[in-house]
Amino acid sequence: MIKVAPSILAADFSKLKQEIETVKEAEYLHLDVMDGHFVPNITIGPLVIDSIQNITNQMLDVHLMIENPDQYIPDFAEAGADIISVHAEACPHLHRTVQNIKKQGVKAAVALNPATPLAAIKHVLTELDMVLLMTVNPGFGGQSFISEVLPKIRQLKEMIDNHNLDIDIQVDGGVKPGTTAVDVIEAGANVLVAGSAIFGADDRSQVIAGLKVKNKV
Ligand SMILES: O=C(CO)[C@H](O)[C@H](O)COP(=O)(O)O
Ligand SMILES: [Fe+2]
Repeated sequence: MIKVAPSILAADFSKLKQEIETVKEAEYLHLDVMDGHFVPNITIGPLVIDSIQNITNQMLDVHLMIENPDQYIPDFAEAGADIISVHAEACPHLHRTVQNIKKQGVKAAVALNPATPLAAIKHVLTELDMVLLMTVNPGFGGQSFISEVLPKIRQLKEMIDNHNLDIDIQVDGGVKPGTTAVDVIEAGANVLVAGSAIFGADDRSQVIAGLKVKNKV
């Protein structure tokens, strides 16, 4: 089953509650946390996520693009995160960080930048609920999909299937219905993040449904 995770990065923050209501049929809500260090942009923190947890029943999928995530994992768990993704590039002791997430009773995921090989997560794969493969360099919404990541999605799907593991493959960045969404699904992804494609459209429900369609337009 394909799951959709609208990224609120592309929403109108002056009316965030109404914006979130327009995407309530999506399985997840994707929350991009940026610190101005790991990535050049600064976005939201636990305070905003805590407010969001009061207005939706969706799974809160928190994508941490921050340095030293261990320091903040308990805060994000308390704020209502259901899934926490940390970047392998920001975690010198990745196995320990994954355990820290799980200790909070939260699903654990590791994100990889387009240039980071799957070797970076091989030693923690059996511990993970999800792997997030970035198809743009993290930091901004609305960037172009990097199609060179497609073989990495295929390779990860193969690794997961070969070991009989139950791990979601999430893809984030430049995912659009009828084009890149079809490519990532074909490669093996089953959780699709989309920001500008969803919040840039008038009919968000149509885009959410369209992201799950396996034919090109
Ligand atoms: O993590 C992210 C950026 O670092 C966002 O989730 C991503 O960019 C989604 O936006 P879009 O669908 O517009 O590319
Ligand atoms: Fe993201």
